This record gives sequence, structure tokens and C-alpha cells, in this order.
Amino acid sequence: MDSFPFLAALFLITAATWLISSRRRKNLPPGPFPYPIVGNMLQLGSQPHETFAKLSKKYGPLMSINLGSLYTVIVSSPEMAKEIMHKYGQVFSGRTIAQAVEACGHDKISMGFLPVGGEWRDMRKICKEQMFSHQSMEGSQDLRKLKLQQLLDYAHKCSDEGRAIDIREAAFITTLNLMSATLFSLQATEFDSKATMEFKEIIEGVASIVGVPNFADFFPILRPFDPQGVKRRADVYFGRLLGLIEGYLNERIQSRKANPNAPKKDDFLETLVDILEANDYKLKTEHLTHLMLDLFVGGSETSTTEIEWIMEELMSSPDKMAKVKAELKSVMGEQKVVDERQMPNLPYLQAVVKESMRLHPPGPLLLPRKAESDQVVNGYLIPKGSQVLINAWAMGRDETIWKNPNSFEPERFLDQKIDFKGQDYELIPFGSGRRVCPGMPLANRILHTVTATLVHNFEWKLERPDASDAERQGVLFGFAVRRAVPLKVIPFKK
Ligand code: HEM
Repeated sequence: MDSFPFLAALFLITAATWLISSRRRKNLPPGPFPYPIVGNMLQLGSQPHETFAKLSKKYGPLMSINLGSLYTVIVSSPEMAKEIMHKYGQVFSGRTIAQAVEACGHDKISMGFLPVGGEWRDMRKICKEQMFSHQSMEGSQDLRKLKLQQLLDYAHKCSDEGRAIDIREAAFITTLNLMSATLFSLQATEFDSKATMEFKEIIEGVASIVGVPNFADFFPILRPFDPQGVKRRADVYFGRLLGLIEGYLNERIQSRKANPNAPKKDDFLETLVDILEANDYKLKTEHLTHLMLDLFVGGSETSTTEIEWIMEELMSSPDKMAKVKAELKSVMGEQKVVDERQMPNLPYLQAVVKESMRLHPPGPLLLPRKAESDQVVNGYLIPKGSQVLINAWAMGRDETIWKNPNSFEPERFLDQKIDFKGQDYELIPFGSGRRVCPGMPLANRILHTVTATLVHNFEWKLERPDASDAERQGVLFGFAVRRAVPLKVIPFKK
């Protein structure tokens, strides 16, 4: 019995030494000491992207860690990101599947999680050519204008009552409304209507489950037992959201049958019904309902989080806020809601959005990729099945790439052409390559128009100007990395 601690220590040391030496033997990317069983999980801390950024300074831009039994490679430089997402893009085009994503069989049918193949290609094609094409984005912009007007009305009401607006809350509802307008052309709802609230509750539920660390993802042996109840809860939320989407789709199919000559609507639902009727693709109704789920979940948390960061940065820099206001005034004049066509005339606003994305990419580690086969990158072997995380946050804060990387300086983007569309690897909040975010054209419009509407029409004061910097910059890691304390600001009419 007395010898137990000694034997246990001996076992741990032997296992760790074996893990490290096997890393060296196979020439895997270097990384911190992995403990047996847990690997490096205890080192992650509450902000894994920041921990990885620090570790990569020691171990390099291609570093490996063990998350339980999930072997993971972390990429932290634009050069290595280009290798992974472009040069070897086909190899690293897979996704690791979290247990939550298995809810309602989502992983087997979802564009966001299927491996690159026929079904995935068809859905990407529908998104690119039909839903997010320039033409369909232009076609649905008047519907989005109505939703921005609702945000404006709500802000006026708060201003009249001297009430603070929770920016996250208002951005979430507006984003959902803008997405519902684009996807379903839902009639203008009240700002806090029942339908919007139901969507909001479900999507927040999905995001909170997908964002929570789940032991079963790191120790697959636990998956059948679902020890944290993640899969059970995800089944409920995914089921409710799919039910709502199916309801909208069936309604549209029925109304087409009832009025075959009625004019078509400018929305994605109409496109989906056309696709189902024409049967051009080998896709079933479920592919399309799960696709809608991906779009709603993928688009709302991310956009909402970013709008809150943009407003936070502008509130912290009154001089930059004044510059955006002046630019908006010169372009919009007395007009209240910005027209999406005016975006090219607002270079400073565009620079503000880019700068916020550089400092606060909503998904700092993007969406996990997976190696579909063994691949040597920069002299190191990345074995088949490895999870690959791209640390976009670390690249955005790298002092070898950006001057004053931790300061909010939108001006840096005025005299250079760097964009976040996936070609400039130092700024890739939307990813890059085959799996780059398909919703970028809509996200781009949402971020700019919501910010413009808020900034142009009001002066803003913090509800709690005495809050410390630590409180204001504190973050919560999850599906998207957001402010820990919601930003609350009071609007004043000009
Ligand atoms: C600020 C807003 C947004 C950010 C920062 C963002 C970011 C991302 C990132 C990093 C990826 C993974 C890219 C990769 O692996 O290379 C992604 C994928 C995806 N995004 Fe977005 N996104 C945003 C908005 C949206 C919107 C508005 C939609 C839809 C309406 C959307 C739908 C999706 C989908 C479906 C995927 C999966 C694509 C695939 O795996 O093939 N996202 N997004």
C-alpha cells in the first residue's frame, strides 16, 4: 500500500516520457508537456486562445497539444494558416465533430460539418449562387431596411424614457430580424415579438450548449454516457429550431400550391421551394432545413458579438466615434437609415469594422478543421484525424505583423488594402479557402448597417461610466468570445 504513490508517480512519468518521445520520433509539431490521460487540458485556462498565443511564442506557429485524447495542432502565423487552408486546403477541409452537433443527426446532413463531397458542394453552391449572390442580397435589402427602422424606433423609445440599451440584446434581436427577413421575408415583427423571442431563446440555447466544454469531446469513450447531458439538451433545442423552420417551409409550399400565380418573394425560402420542385440537386427537404439551422446559428451569435465589440471600442475612443459620425453625416445627411448601397462611400466605417474584427474575431480559433490524411507541413507531420485550430486572435494581436497591436486604430486600414475576405491570412475572422464563411456577404451588411444606424442617430453615454477597464474588456469564452459584462449605453437624440 505504501508503495502506491511511488508506483503512480512512476507510471505518470513513464507515460508522459513515452508521449513526448513518440512526438519526437514521429516528428510531430512541438508543444508543451502532455500529462497522461488529461494531456494539456489543465493548462488551457479560461481563455484558451490567449493561452495558445503565449505558448506559440515558445513552441512556434505550428504547435501540438493533447486535449484528453484529441490530438490538436494550433496554427498561429499567416504563413502556416496559408499552408493549411490554401496549399493543403483539401487535406484540412474536414471538421472535428463535437458531440452536441450530433443532435438530431445534424452532423450527418449539415453543410457546416459534412466532409467536403457531393452534398456539401451542392449546398455551398446554393448559398453562393442563390442565397448570398450579389443579386439576391440586393433584392432583399429593402426588407432589411425595415428591420433597421425597428431598431431605430426601439432606440428612440429608450431615449425618450432615458433608459439604457443592452447593446448585445438589441443587436441579437436586430440580427435575427435581419436574417429572418433575408431567409424567410417574415413580415415586420414588433421589436420584442413572440416569434423573435422564441427564436432568440432557442438560438441562445444552441450556442450555449455548443460553446460549453464537454468532456465527451476529449474522451470519446464517454460519448455513449453523455455525462454532462450535452447531447440530450442539444437534441431538444435543435429539434425545436428544426420544427420552426419546417413550419415556415411547409407554409410556403402550401401557399404556392394555393396561389400558383402569386408573385414570388425575394427570399431564400422561395429559392429552396424552387430547388425542391425542380429536383436539380440530389438534396432532400432535411438537407435544406438543417442548412437553415446552420445559417441561423452560424450567423446570429457571431454577428451579435461583433456589433457589441464595435460599439465597445467606439465608446472607449470618443475621437474615433466622432470620425465615424462625421463620415456618416456627410454621406447620409438627414437620412435616418443607411442604404446598403452607400457602404462603398463609408471607408472609415469599414476601417472601424475591420479593426474590431482584428482585435475581437468572434470565433478566435475559427471552426475546428480536421486532417483527412497524414500531411507534412513545414517539416512536421500532422497525422490523419488531428484537430486543427487556427488562432485568428493570435495573428490579430501579433506585434510582428501589426504596429501597436492592442490599440484600436482603424486608421491603419485606410492606407492599405488588407481585407477580411480570406485572401490576407493575417486577418481571417471568416476563415479562408474551401470552407470560408458562406454568410460573409450578409454579415458584412449587418455589421455595417447596424453600426451606422446606432452611431448616426444618437449620442451615447455609458450607463456605468465608472466601470473599470478590466470589467469592460473582460471576456467570456464560448461559441463566440464576447464581453463578460453586457455593454449598456443610453441614447440621446442629437
Ligand atoms: C461576424 C459574423 C461572422 C463570422 C465572424 C463568421 C465566421 C465564420 C468562420 C470562421 C467559419 C469557418 C471558416 C473556415 O473553416 O475556414 C464560418 C463558417 C460558417 N459560417 Fe460564418 N461567420 C459569420 C457570420 C455568418 C452568417 C451571417 C452566416 C449565415 C447567414 C454564417 C454561416 C456560416 C456557415 C453555414 C459556416 C460553415 C461553412 C462550411 O463549413 O462549409 N456565418 N463562419
